[in-house]
Amino acid sequence: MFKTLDDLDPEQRVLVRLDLNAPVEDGVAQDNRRFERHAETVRDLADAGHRVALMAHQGRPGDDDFISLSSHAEVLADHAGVEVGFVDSTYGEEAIDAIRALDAGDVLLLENTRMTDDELPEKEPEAHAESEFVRTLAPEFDAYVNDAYSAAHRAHASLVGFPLVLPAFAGRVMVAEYEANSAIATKEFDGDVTMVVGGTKATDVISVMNAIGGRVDTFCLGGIAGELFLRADGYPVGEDIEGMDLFDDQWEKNHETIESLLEERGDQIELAVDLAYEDDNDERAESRIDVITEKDRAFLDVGSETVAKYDPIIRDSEAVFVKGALGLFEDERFAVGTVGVLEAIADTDCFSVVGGGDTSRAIEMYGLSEEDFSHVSIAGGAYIRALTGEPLVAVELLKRE
Ligand SMILES: Nc1ncnc2c1ncn2[C@@H]1O[C@H](COP(=O)(O)OP(=O)(O)O)[C@@H](O)[C@H]1O
Ligand SMILES: O=C(OP(=O)(O)O)[C@H](O)COP(=O)(O)O
Repeated sequence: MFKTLDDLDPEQRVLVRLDLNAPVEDGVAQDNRRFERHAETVRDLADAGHRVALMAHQGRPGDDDFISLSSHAEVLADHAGVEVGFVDSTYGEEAIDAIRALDAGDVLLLENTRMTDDELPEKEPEAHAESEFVRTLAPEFDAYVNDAYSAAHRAHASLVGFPLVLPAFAGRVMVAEYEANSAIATKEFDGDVTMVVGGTKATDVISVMNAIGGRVDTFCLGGIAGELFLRADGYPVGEDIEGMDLFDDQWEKNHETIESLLEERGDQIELAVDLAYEDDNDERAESRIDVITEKDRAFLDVGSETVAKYDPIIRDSEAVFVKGALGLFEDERFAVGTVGVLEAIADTDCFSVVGGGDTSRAIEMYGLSEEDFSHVSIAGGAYIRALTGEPLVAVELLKRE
């Protein structure tokens, strides 16, 4: 399927694309799972004696988090356990000089690819391959490695231009992400497949149900999206109250689709039976949905009875995929749904994939072990595209040989 790092000839000059896009605080990149994961690819290449130049992006021009990658080099070096040099040029003279000065086992991070004019225009790969960026850098290398699965839905020069002009290989992250995230569409499971869907975007849930509804036995819903499904099922929730801007717009745009999904796939869709809110003492309280007569407060999590309803479904599953949180888990009082479901998954030996930048953060926040899941994705937009069977342009180019 892909050529991998294990297929590289010895002592190559390797140009590598990572996704180190990270939260930024006070102008400094904050450590996150992406650094830790990509460190394996970097370490393997350095240990094998290749000369390694890394490309990555941070933010978008005009945004506050559009910064230099100098702080990224330090965080990456800590994780990889090898020195990572940095040059504040992507393909200018300084960059070329630094690349030519690399010895076997050296690692150099080039400046933010999005600081060049050639990176961002969404163009066909063939047009990107003709850009000055690609034409200047490519002759300095023997091979191109793409490890940036989480950016692989973007047709940017560093992702789609180089694989047309250099022998292209998939990095460790690329291989692991591709295999796990495509499993729902490609792998045959002996038993039930369950998908836990929540989060804030009804359209994500709708796309997933439409694309892979035929391969999933049960959808367990929660979050803002779950509340909208409850509203479509006739309960007086899933609507905005004072100061809220989460539901009504999504309802207008999506309620007909949600209603028909409930009609067509009702026996596959499990909805919350209770919801949690903040009471007058700022404590978590719960209410069964069949006694709610009017929405007069924000619901911030599914309730304990819902967790008890979803728990055996998960335990009886052969595979469980998670997309989106069941509640506002960043607040400990409203983490019961998300953490309860994650604990049930961790407790079984089913094949399990947890994705979405926010949801997977709950794993470390609440002391769960990544090792209890088959795969924890570092992708957001690319993960949802994989779940809905949409090809990722930069992944497809790696498959071409
Ligand atoms: N009932 C809720 N009220 C407010 N926020 C919620 C609720 N349920 C889930 N969320 C929020 O949804 C976010 C995750 O949404 P989303 O971006 O769709 O998923 P992901 O980032 O996992 O792909 C979480 O940060 C969580 O706080
Ligand atoms: O962080 C990323 O994607 P994500 O927000 O979907 O996880 C990627 O680095 C892509 O970044 P972009 O959405 O600015 O093109």
